[in-house]
This record gives sequence, structure tokens and C-alpha cells, in this order.
Amino acid sequence: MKISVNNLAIKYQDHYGIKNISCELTAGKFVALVGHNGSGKTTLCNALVGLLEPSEGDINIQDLSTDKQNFSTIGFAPQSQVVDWYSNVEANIMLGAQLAHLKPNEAKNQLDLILRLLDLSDLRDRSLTDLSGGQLQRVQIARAIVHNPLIYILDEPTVGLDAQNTDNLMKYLVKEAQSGKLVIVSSHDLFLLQEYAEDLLLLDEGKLIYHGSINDLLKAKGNSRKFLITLDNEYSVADDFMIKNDDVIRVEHESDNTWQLEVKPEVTISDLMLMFKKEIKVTSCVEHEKTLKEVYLSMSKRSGNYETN
Ligand SMILES: Nc1ncnc2c1ncn2[C@@H]1O[C@H](COP(=O)(O)OP(=O)(O)OP(=O)(O)O)[C@@H](O)[C@H]1O
Repeated sequence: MKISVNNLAIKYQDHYGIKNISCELTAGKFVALVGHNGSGKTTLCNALVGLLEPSEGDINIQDLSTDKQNFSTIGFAPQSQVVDWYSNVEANIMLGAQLAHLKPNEAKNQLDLILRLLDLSDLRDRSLTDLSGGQLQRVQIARAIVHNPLIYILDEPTVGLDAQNTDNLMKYLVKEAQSGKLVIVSSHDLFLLQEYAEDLLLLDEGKLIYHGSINDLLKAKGNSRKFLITLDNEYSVADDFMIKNDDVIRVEHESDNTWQLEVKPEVTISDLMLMFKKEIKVTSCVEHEKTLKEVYLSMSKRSGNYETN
């Protein structure tokens, strides 16, 4: 099973929400959908689930028998709350199972599983009006995924969720991807996505600027290498222990004997060691691993425009 997106554009009145999007999203992947506010994440999610008609291009879900290409294929949790305020928690979640035509037995088993997953068992009889924001968000996710879909499209699902519920949901989605499902999660929490997702769809101003493995991106990208260096003595300024070198981008005091060193990407550890004065002893040198957030900020056009004094 895969989703093929071909030259997709969605136009709102006089402007594009997304443009020229082409990618293949394959089963078995947990894909993080990332981009700044207004970059097109929700527009793409809505297009993938068929809520928005392509203005240009098309979307195909392939290798599914046609009878499965309906509501039950996709578990979609939109960004804004769509709930039935007049029903209780259980009835709201059950609606998801009923719309996907699950058999009563299967629906009940799935309901119990999802209530436990999202820690809603004790709230099953509660009216939705009596829930907290995070509880309501969990009901919405529960309703979106209760029917055991083949494709998960969750638009900012962890907003308002506490750490434990976030962790439970993410681990469940990782397992679902490992079992052959396709999971797409949009979020601004890049640390979370780096921890759980495998692939990245990075949108910038409506365009797709990266689609591929997060690990490959972290290995390939970056304008510098950063190291945490510990010396055998305390020094007040970098000139006391380093030889001037054009490959050094920045040296910052971390604490006591420890300094942060940022150098050009081509600098090797051996090169680095030659940058210290002869009499200086380096007791440890640890490379700082790039985070998805750092790489994202270096790639996004909107980064770095604002600095406080
Ligand atoms: N219903 C709409 N009518 C007109 N323009 C829209 C509509 N929905 C979104 N847009 C525009 O389309 C672009 C993409 O918006 P979208 O909501 O997809 O971004 P997003 O990445 O999900 O943002 P956020 O992170 O803030 O949720 C933005 O320029 C937005 O202003």
C-alpha cells in the first residue's frame, strides 16, 4: 500500500496553501510532517484524506482493494475538535467504529483497547462538556483511530496531551508502523518527532523541501560541527588555550574547564586537536549530535530573522 502524491497543489481563493508537492508515502513508515505556521501541513492532511480537492495534480492510494478505499482505510484526527457534544465519551469513540462498519464484537474489543491506550476507561460515561482540554483531545484521537485504520493521519495530535499520554500514543503509532501501517503525524514538537518518527516531510511556504529519512538528514545537513571540550585547567579566554584558526566559527565557555567549540564541517578530530596550544591538555572531546530542531531551523526560510539584544 502506498500513497502517491503527484504535483499536488491546493489553491484557496487567490493563494496556494501547498504547491508542486510530489512524494510517495509507503506502508510501514512513521512520517513526521513538519513546517512553520502556515507552511501547509493541515492543507496537505486535508487533501490526503479527501477533504480538499486538488486544484492541480492528484493523490492515489495504491494497492488497496477498492472496497477498502473508504472511511475505514484512514484514521484522521484533524487539528480542530470535531466531537458530538450531546454524547458521552464512549458513544463518541464508538461512532468512529460504527462509521467504519466494524462488527459489534470487533468494535467492542477496539473500544476497550483504545480506551486503555488513551487512559479514558474511567471517563467512558462522562459527558464531553465535563472534560478537560487534554481529555477532549484524547477522545478525538480515540475516535479517529478506534477502527484500526491502515493509514493514520494525525494533525498535531499531541497538543494538550501530558507526557505519559503522549508517550503511550507515540509508542502505539510506532508499533502500528512496524506492523505495516502508514503513520503521518504533524507536530511542532521536533524533539518528540525525532524520538519516534523515521521519515520526515518538511514543508516550507507550501513547498516540500525534504522527504526522506530523518537520520540521513541529520547526517548530511549542518554548516558546522560542535564539540564539548574539557581542559585540564580553567582559562578565562579562548586565546589562552587556542591558536587562531579560520576554521573556528565560535568558542563559548560552558562551565569551569569546559568549552563549546563550533568549527567548519570539514574539520576532523585530528585537525581540531591541532588548534590547541602545545602545552594545553584536552581531557575530553565529545561531539554534540545535531538535533532535528537545529537542522530544521537551518533549512527553514523563516529562521534567524529575529534576535533579541
Ligand atoms: N480555509 C482557508 N482559506 C484560505 N486560506 C487558507 C485556508 N486554510 C489555510 N489557508 C492558508 O494556506 C496556507 C497553509 O495553511 P495551513 O493551515 O495548511 O498551514 P499549517 O502548516 O497547518 O499551519 P499551522 O502550523 O499554523 O497549523 C496558509 O497561508 C494559510 O493562511
